[in-house]
Amino acid sequence: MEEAGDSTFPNWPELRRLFTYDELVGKVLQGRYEVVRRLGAGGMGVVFLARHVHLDKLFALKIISARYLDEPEIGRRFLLEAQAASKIDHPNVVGITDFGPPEAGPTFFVMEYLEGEDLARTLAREGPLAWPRALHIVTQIARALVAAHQRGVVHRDIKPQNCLRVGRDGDPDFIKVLDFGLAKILSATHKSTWTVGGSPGYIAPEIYRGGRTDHRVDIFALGVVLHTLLLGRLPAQSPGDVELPPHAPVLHTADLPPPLRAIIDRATAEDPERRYPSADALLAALTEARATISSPSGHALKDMPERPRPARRRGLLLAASLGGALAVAIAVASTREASGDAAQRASEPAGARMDTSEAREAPADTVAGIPEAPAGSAKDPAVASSSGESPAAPATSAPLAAGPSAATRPPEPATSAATPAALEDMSEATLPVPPASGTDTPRPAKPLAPFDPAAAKAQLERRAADVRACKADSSFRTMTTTVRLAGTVSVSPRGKATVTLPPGYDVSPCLARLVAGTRFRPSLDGGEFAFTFLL
Ligand SMILES: Nc1ncnc2c1ncn2[C@@H]1O[C@H](COP(=O)(O)OP(=O)(O)OP(=O)(O)O)[C@@H](O)[C@H]1O
Repeated sequence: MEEAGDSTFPNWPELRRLFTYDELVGKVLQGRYEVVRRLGAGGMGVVFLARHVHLDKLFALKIISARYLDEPEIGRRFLLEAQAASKIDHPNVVGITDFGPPEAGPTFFVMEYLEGEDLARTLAREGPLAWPRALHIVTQIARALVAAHQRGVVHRDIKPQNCLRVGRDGDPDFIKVLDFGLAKILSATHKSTWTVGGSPGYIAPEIYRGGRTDHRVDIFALGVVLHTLLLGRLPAQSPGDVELPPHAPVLHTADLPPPLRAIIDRATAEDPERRYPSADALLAALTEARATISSPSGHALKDMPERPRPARRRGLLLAASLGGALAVAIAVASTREASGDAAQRASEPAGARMDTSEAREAPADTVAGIPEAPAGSAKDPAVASSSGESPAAPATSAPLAAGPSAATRPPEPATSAATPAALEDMSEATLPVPPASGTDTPRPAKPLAPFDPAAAKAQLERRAADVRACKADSSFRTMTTTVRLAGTVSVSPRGKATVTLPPGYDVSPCLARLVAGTRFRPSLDGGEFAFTFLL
C-alpha cells in the first residue's frame, strides 16, 4: 500500500488498523459469518476466511478496503460487480454466494473458499510450464471468459495472480478465476492515470489510452498469461511480474510451437480489431492448437504432464494427428469403452470438431467436451498397463519382431486387439509383423525364448528422444544440463514393463507412461535390466 511509507500521514496507526481489519477476526458478521483469519489483501479489499455458523462451512469474504469506506460510489459498484459476477455460474469461475449489506458496516461479498495456489506462485516454484500444461490451464481460463462475456461481465484484470490452481477430480491444474469485474471500479470512479485498473503488463493498450474498451481487453490479457506461463516472463522482454526459480531455463518465443506463437501474437495485438473477436474464437484456436501441435518427440500431446489420458481422448488425438484409414482404425480400437460418437468425431476434420457451442457449454473438467478420467482411474490405460492389467494385452504371445516404420506400416484392422498403450507406441519398431500381402496363412508362433536384457535395453535406447522429452514434466525441468538417472526396468513375461529409480527420485508420469507403453518382447520368464535415463 503506497500510504504505508508516508510518515507525514497524520493518523497512520488508526488507518493501518482499519486497512487490515484485523479486529474482525473472531467476530461474527451478519450473524452468520465468523471471521477465522485473514487470507490476504489486494487493491480493492481484504480477504478473510470465514465459517458459516449455521452451515458449518468455510467461505472467503472479500471486504472492501477501508480506504474506500468514505467513497459510497465505490462501495455501490463493488456490490454491483460482485452481483454480476455471481451470475456467471461456471466451474472455472469462483462462485459468489452472498453480499454484505451496503447500509451497515463495510461492504463485503462472500465467495466459495478455495484452497490452492495462484499461477504466479506456481511459476515461482516451477518455472515456465510445459506447453500442454499451459494450454490446459489457459483453455480453462478461456472457458471462464466465454461464460462471463456471455453475461456481459468483463474481467479486466486477468493475470496469473487471479487464477487459482485447485485440485479437482484428480486434476491438479483445475483453474478458478477470481475477481471478475472489480478492476474497472477504480477506473470508473477515479479518473487519474494511476487508477486505470488492471495490472501492468496485462493491461490492454486501449485501457492505457483511456479510449473505449470492451471484452477484448480480456483476450489481450489471456494472450499475455499464455506467454508468461510458457516463457516465465511478459512479452516484449518486459520485466516479469513473476519471480522464477533461480535455475529456470531462459526461453524465447522461437522455442514455442508455432501455433502457440500465432495465438499469442493475435491475442495480444495492439489493435483490438486484430485480436480474436471473442473468447469463443480464442477458445476454438486453443482447442485447435491442442489437437494439432506435436510434442518435441513428435507425438501429438503424448507427454501431457500430470494429466490422466482416458482411452477415448487418446484415440481422438492420435486420430487427429495421423488421419485417414489408420486414424479411423485407431479411434475404433481405442474407444471400445467409450460412447460411439468418438470415432465419428475423430473422422471429422479438426476444424469441424470443435463447435463453439460445445466449447461454451463444456464443463471445465472436460477437454473439448471429452470427460477426463479421475487420476488413477482403472480406465486410464497408463495406470492399467503399469499395474500389469493391460486391458487388451495380447492373450497369446504373438512373436514380435522389427517391423516397418510408423510411416510405412500398413494399418492394423479396426477389429485388432491393439491396446491404447500399443497404439501410443507406434513409433517403436516392435509391432507385430502383419501378414505379407497376398498371403492369408498366419505365421506359426515362434516358441518363447528366455528374457534377453541386452535386446530389451537396446529397445529402450531407441526411444532416447522420447526419454529426453520427459524432462518437461520431471522435477529436473529447469536444469539446462543433461540429467542422468540410473534406474531399473522390470519386464514381465508378457513384455509389460515398470521402472524404478533410486530412493528419493520419483518416476515422472511421462517416464512411467513411456516405459509402460513400450512393448518389450514377451519371454519365457521376464527379467530386469539397468538403464540410465538421459533427461
Ligand atoms: N475465494 C478465495 N478463496 C481463498 N483465497 C482467496 C479467495 N479469494 C482471494 N483469495 C486470496 O486472498 C488474497 C487477496 O486476494 P485479492 O483478490 O484481494 O488480491 P490480489 O488479486 O492479489 O490483488 P488485486 O485485487 O489488487 O488484483 C490472495 O492471496 C488470494 O489468493
